[in-house]
Amino acid sequence: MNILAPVRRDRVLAELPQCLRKEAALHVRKDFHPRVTCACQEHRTGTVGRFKISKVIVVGDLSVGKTCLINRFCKDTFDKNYKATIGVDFEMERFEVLGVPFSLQLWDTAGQERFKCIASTYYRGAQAIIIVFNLNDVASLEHTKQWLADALKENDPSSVLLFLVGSKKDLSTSAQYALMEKDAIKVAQEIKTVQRLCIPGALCPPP
Ligand SMILES: Nc1nc2c(ncn2[C@@H]2O[C@H](COP(=O)(O)OP(=O)(O)OP(=O)(O)O)[C@@H](O)[C@H]2O)c(=O)[nH]1
Repeated sequence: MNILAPVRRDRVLAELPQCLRKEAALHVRKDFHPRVTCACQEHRTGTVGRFKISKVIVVGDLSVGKTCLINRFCKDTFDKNYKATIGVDFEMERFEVLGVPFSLQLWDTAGQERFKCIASTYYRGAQAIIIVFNLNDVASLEHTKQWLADALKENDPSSVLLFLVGSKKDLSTSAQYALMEKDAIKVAQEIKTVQRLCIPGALCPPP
């Protein structure tokens, strides 16, 4: 017998959550795609691709806060002690979207160079890529382009959803934050352009 706990209240979605800042958002859709709405209403979600389960990969430099981000989202916890992710880690989060059960697979990948090889074998088949950088470390923002290029080698750039996320805002002053945000918006715009062109290698040409 398979007894699952009820889906958490904040995981029941009847509408798309709105972005915090439009100019910083890579995706500004206001509502579900009409095909999704229609398929949910008619209980035929098998016809809208892999609607019942989606894979998200979280990539970025070491210690930028990928694990903390996932733990906050899934368990609402925060650990100030750093434990490097070895290879990959995995969380599953259950939702209900327009009345239909939906699961999000969250893949937490290692930022350390020596584990990159293992982690990258889990990049394939993602519906969303979250690239994380540290708001207090400009190099980590610069490196997001390489992380994205690597993740896009294993995925279809024309259909995967991309999110650029800055972490550790609590450690920056408002002046530092304002500067970093400007740079991050530029990178986000660059990412958008590259995705529109659908050229996986365009962000980081080979050396
Ligand atoms: N102050 C503060 N510390 C944070 C924040 N996010 C993460 N940290 C700290 O930064 C360190 C690294 O966080 P992790 O989430 O383990 O980083 P990671 O990107 O998963 O690291 P790797 O597994 O090595 O790739 C830990 O000591 C965290 O407590 C944040 O928003 N604010």
